[in-house]
Amino acid sequence: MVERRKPIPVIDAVTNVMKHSKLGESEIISIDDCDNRRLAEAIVAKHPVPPFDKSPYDGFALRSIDTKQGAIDHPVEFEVVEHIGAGQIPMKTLKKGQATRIMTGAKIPDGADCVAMFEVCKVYEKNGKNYMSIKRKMKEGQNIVSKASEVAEEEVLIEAGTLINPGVKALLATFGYNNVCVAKKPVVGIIATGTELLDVEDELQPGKIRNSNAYMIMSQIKRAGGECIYFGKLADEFASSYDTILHVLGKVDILITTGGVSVGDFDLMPAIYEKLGAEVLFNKIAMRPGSVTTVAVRGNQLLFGLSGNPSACYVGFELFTRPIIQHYLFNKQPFLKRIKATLQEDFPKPNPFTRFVRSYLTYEGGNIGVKLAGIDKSNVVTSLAHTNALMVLPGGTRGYQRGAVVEVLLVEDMDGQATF
Ligand SMILES: Nc1nc2c(c(=O)[nH]1)N[C@H]1C(S)=C(S)[C@@H](COP(=O)(O)OP(=O)(O)OC[C@H]3O[C@@H](n4cnc5c(N)ncnc54)[C@H](O)[C@@H]3O)O[C@H]1N2
Ligand code: MOO
Ligand SMILES: [Mg+2]
Repeated sequence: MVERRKPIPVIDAVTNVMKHSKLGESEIISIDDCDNRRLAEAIVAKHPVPPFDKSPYDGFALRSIDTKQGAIDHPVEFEVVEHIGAGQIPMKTLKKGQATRIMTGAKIPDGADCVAMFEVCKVYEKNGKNYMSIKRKMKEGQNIVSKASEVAEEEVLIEAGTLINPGVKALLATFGYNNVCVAKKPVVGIIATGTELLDVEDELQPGKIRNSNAYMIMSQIKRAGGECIYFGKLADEFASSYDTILHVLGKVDILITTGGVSVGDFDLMPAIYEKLGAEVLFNKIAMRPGSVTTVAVRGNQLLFGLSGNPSACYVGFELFTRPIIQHYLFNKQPFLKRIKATLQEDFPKPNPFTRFVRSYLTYEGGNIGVKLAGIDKSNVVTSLAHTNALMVLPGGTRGYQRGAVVEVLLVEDMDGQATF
């Protein structure tokens, strides 16, 4: 008699896996190499921004009080006593009736409290000296970017766990982080199992298929922020598979296998887990696809036995492995972001189990819509290429009509959310 497995709810499976999640370590790398890594420590403002009062325009720095009499028919005159560009230090303190010719980004001279743009000033020479005049009143503080107006010293700007995007990188550079403390990537091993598998470069042979799962999963690992090591494919042969898996476990933080987790005669993973002494957390989930997704723990290592069916394999990774990697990388929001979208077509299938439909989002007319990415079958590979979301259709429902509002998980969003 074949083993009967009792399916557990998806949320229980996720909760159970996350009980075994752990934080990774940190490492210091050059700012040049930190794109798309996650910060292991917060970015703190090491100084105020801007660090000095500065001019936002090319113009003249002066004392606003001296423009009190300025009017359209009454220009007020200033002697231009200094000329500074960005990066230069003003040496003169402005006195009554004096101005400094100043460029964008330059430090405001002492005594000045406003900047008049070139466009509102007249410039001329008199007796070999430089002058300017202005036919308007200026206000104190006008056109001055004050020291610390953007950021105060010691302000915490970005939390640990944040993905380093171009803006974060600009902050790192602003505060002199030439070495950046980032989360170390977990090393995730990948093994594809199946006697039917060919390598990518192989010609197709009768009864065989090319191994697509390993390449797909390597890509998913990279998207999730992990480092992958591909250990090749294994024929469905117990002794050699066991030996390889045991050996590989010594080289990785997390191990993913694909295939061989169901109840078939050549599905060897259950027996391999047993011989490894790994505790199987679950091997049947009330979901489609990916119901046979199996997760086992051995010491401090998680072993993800993903289904051989490509769509099931994809979904199993996104729901269970990805949050483990994200948590390892200090992301406080390790789960896929869940939003609502309007179904753009009928989905008449009843759902005895919760269904994660490979979908893609549309953004038309200000509305978020969701369409099927292709054939909704566990053994399908083509729909995955169009997938940017997983539509979540709860178990016990009888199909959905176009126009229904449904929940979707965003697989290409990198912020995530705190709960599943
Ligand atoms: N009697 C039962 N049969 C099956 C059950 C069940 O409950 N009772 N569950 C079905 C479900 S659901 C799934 S999902 C699959 C899971 O199968 P396995 O995880 O054991 O995977 P395999 O048997 O090794 O392969 C399944 C399928 O996937 C293809 N495959 C495998 N590896 C790859 C790869 N690397 N790249 C591309 N395609 C791959 C393989 O050729 C098979 O067609 O079991 C059902 N059966
Ligand atoms: O559990 Mo399977 O992945 O639905 O076809
Ligand atoms: Mg099988």
